[in-house]
Amino acid sequence: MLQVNNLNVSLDTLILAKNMSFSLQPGKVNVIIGPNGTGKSTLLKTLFGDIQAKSGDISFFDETLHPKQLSHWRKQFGYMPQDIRLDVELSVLEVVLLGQLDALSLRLDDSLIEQALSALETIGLLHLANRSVNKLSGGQCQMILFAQALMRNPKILMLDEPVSALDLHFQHVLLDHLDQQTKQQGWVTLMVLHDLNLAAQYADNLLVLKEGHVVESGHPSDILTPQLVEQVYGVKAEISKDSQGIPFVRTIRQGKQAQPLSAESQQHTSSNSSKGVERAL
Ligand SMILES: Nc1ncnc2c1ncn2[C@@H]1O[C@H](COP(=O)(O)OP(=O)(O)OP(=O)(O)O)[C@@H](O)[C@H]1O
Repeated sequence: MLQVNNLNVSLDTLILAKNMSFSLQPGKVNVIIGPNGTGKSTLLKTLFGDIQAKSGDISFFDETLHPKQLSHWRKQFGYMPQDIRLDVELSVLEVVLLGQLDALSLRLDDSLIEQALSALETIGLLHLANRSVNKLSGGQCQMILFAQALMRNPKILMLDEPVSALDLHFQHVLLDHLDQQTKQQGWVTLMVLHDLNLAAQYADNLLVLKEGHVVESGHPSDILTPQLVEQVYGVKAEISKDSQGIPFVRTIRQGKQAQPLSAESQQHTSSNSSKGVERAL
């Protein structure tokens, strides 16, 4: 279990975690949602050891994150950052292989190449293996970085907005594979998403972040309410359940009020139609 206790994180004058505590269980997909700039990426970087907390503890089973033992700590992680640019003269296969940087030497082990090709095949992008990454589309780069994170055989997998550049098909390829592997391999998976409906579909546990606090956490069916959406985003929403009982969030356009009818159409509706009156209301 990944355990965070009384975490305090600041960047310059910004306080991004205030005595934050939570625990993440193996075999569960944990999804962080929250407003822009609230500190979601900062939290992932802190868990990875890129940003040092002011105080608090982060531990994974019996190991505690210590700034002097970062390399051992990070070996347990697959981490897919928000930035998906791949501006290097490397092939797709080479970039995926970099996920196993520690195991690489001058002579490439066949099993590593097979593992990288298999990661690409799993996500349906084997045909790109020999392409240069700096000629890929944004969505293709994002999928390649996902394959690279899988190559690490992680115990903890963190993904920062992993579907931001993906079309509907690849959103589901990535998230279905993530969900299946998290459960099969017992990974602790933690990802940031902005799309509340994808979060509701894929999260076993939702962590709602705002102003340095986890304001709510739990299964989406239990915690996603119009009140929560308005409290966190300042947006009104209706939430229904789909045929599988998964919450479906539909936001209501702000300032979209019925326009007053012209005198001509008012006459028309009052004399001829009650439907028109309903529409005007
Ligand atoms: N290195 C830094 N130094 C100072 N401030 C930073 C640094 N990195 C990020 N910030 C600030 O910290 C705040 C939180 O940033 P972060 O990227 O963690 O937010 P986020 O919740 O992931 O946002 P988004 O949803 O927009 O990606 C922002 O106000 C950002 O400007």
